[in-house]
Amino acid sequence: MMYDIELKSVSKTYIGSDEAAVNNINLTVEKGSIVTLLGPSGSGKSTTLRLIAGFERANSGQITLAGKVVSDQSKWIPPEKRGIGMVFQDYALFPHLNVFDNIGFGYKEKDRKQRIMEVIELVNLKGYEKRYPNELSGGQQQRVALARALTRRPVVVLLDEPFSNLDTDLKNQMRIEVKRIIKEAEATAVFVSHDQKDALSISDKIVVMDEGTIQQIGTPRQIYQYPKNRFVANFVGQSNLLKGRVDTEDNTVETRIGIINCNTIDGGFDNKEEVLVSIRPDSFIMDHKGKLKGNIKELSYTGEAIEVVLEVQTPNNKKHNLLIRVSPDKVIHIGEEIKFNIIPNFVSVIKKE
Ligand SMILES: Nc1ncnc2c1ncn2[C@@H]1O[C@H](COP(=O)(O)OP(=O)(O)OP(=O)(O)O)[C@@H](O)[C@H]1O
Repeated sequence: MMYDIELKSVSKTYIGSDEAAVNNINLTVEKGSIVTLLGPSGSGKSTTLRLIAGFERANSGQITLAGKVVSDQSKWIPPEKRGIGMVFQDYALFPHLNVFDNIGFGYKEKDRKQRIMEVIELVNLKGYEKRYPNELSGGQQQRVALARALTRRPVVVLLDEPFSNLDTDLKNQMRIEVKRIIKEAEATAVFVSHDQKDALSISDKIVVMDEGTIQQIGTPRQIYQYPKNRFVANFVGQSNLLKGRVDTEDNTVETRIGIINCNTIDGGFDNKEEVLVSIRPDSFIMDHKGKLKGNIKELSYTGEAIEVVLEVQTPNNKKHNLLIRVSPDKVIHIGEEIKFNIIPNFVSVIKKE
């Protein structure tokens, strides 16, 4: 496997701080792939990006870019010699330079004009060469920032919250566009984001971080369908968490609302161990012959779905609320009783701690 980025046991504690901003992380990024560091504020995403870029130095561990060690105990390559392109949250364009000169800033190779025109075409800004940043929309400014990062054919492009200044419509459009541009440029990219929608839609792999550590690495589908712990289940999307006892032979978990079927249960659980089962709201299906039933307590129509809070009666006469998502064509009312089944697609068994 070819990696463009490798972090081995990398830690960073800022001077004056007692806690590590990044604590012993291991990460590999395959050549040509897009990876997003996703996590809440303060989880260490930007620090990780800054360590890769060389704006900060790790206290321990090793960082390799395109097979070359750029940082360890004895070696240090400065940011400008690492072959990286950077896109900042506010794009950091030079207001007194036009699009052409912003993109070509600092690029003095022989093919200057040709290369700048190439990336201008790649980001779809032909005809805008002479405009100044204040004559551009937010999306166009972002294209300029991305073009500038790509001009030198960097090994790795690093993007720090690139969508956070865009409104929703533009954001949806730019996610697709930025992904196309990066793939077409055959670049390896690392995004930082706290927005799960950005991460799910743009990434080949997502790295979920919390408190300076990596909680889970996986494809968007793996992260959403099979969160590995409570943090990932709650931070990426929503989840119903139920305590239960696992049966590793039947692939089921016995919970207070009944026996839940799971697709497969990974090793690492003892039979009859107490666990948590995470059920995404998308894993419920209304069915008049369904084994489970509940009363609709709340409804919220989002256009794409109806989000329902369902009060389920447990076998020992207790009540348990579930969040479920129902197809928007269903006509349902508060107070109504519905029957349903749980499809095992979005059911994940996780450790209880
Ligand atoms: N220059 C600094 N000096 C001291 N502490 C810092 C510095 N930068 C970050 N930290 C601390 O390191 C931890 C990780 O911060 P970091 O900026 O990497 O998180 P983040 O996940 O990118 O957060 P955000 O989404 O808010 O940008 C936080 O506790 C933060 O307060």
